[in-house]
Amino acid sequence: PELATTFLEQPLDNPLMNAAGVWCTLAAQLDALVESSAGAAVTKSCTLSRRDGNPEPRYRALPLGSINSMGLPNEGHVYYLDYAACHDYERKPLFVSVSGLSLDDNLTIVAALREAVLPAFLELNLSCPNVEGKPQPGYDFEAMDQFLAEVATAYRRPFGVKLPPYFDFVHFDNAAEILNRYDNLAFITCINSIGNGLVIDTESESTVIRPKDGFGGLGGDYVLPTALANVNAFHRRCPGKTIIGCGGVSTGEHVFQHLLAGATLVQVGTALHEEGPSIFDRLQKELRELMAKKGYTRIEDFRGRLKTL
Ligand SMILES: CC(C)(C)CCc1c(C(=O)O)[nH]c(=O)[nH]c1=O
Repeated sequence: PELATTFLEQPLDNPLMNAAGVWCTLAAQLDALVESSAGAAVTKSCTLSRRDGNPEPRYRALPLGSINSMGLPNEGHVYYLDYAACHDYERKPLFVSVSGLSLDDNLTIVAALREAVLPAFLELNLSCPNVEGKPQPGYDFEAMDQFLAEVATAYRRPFGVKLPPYFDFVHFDNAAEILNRYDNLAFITCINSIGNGLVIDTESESTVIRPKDGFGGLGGDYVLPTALANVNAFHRRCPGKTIIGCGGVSTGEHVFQHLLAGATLVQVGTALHEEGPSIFDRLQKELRELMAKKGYTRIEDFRGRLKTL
């Protein structure tokens, strides 16, 4: 079976890539992704200036996934623009994730990315911090609309957004209604980690990460059904947009399910953090085996064809 696919008219060897934040903060990590069999790569969400991020421990792997409160540690936007300027786009697409600390910072970074005139794809992280005392833009629809109006106008090129998970049909409807207003908003990545979970270590009777009293974003097995729901919800509501699935992927079967739910590309976070870039070989092998068993020769044979009862 063939895993080749296209994203915004670009050919990819396969639909797999890393999730922003995982194995992509430093050039050496990004190089390892470019060397790996991943079909594409995305950089760690960047801010205007370099950040150390939160005190450790700030990431913990668990039997069923992970919890993190990294605090946006990154090398600052220029580092990733430089990396994007040197990337070989013939080899595989590169996405640049942006998570400025304010709308103004986002506009400055987006303008710099536009000025660089690079074939990189912009993934705007809507879980980025916003005004104190207000929720992340992904959960504040007025702020989200304002961010997108200004970024879409400033960037003027095709871009995408990374969405937090939603759990209410009215939220799916309201978010999709906003996203559908922006013609150059070309793709939607669902989902970011499920926010502010709390993992407790029974033996020590303690939290397992230091920042935020142990509260942090959940990834891994914990989030697969929520990720699939968000992929399918926006696939149904935004027919003109391309969906990237992210969340809970650790096997070829999970990749198959994201594609069935309507994803065009599939990002891997927690499992990549634990297994390393060789995971992309395993996931492709498992996906091919599953497709062969089902008699599919190409991804378009089943992508987006989830049946309901
Ligand atoms: C949570 C924020 C720090 C506001 C954004 C960066 C981010 C982080 C992070 O850097 O802590 N972790 C995630 O799982 N998703 C994210 O989008």
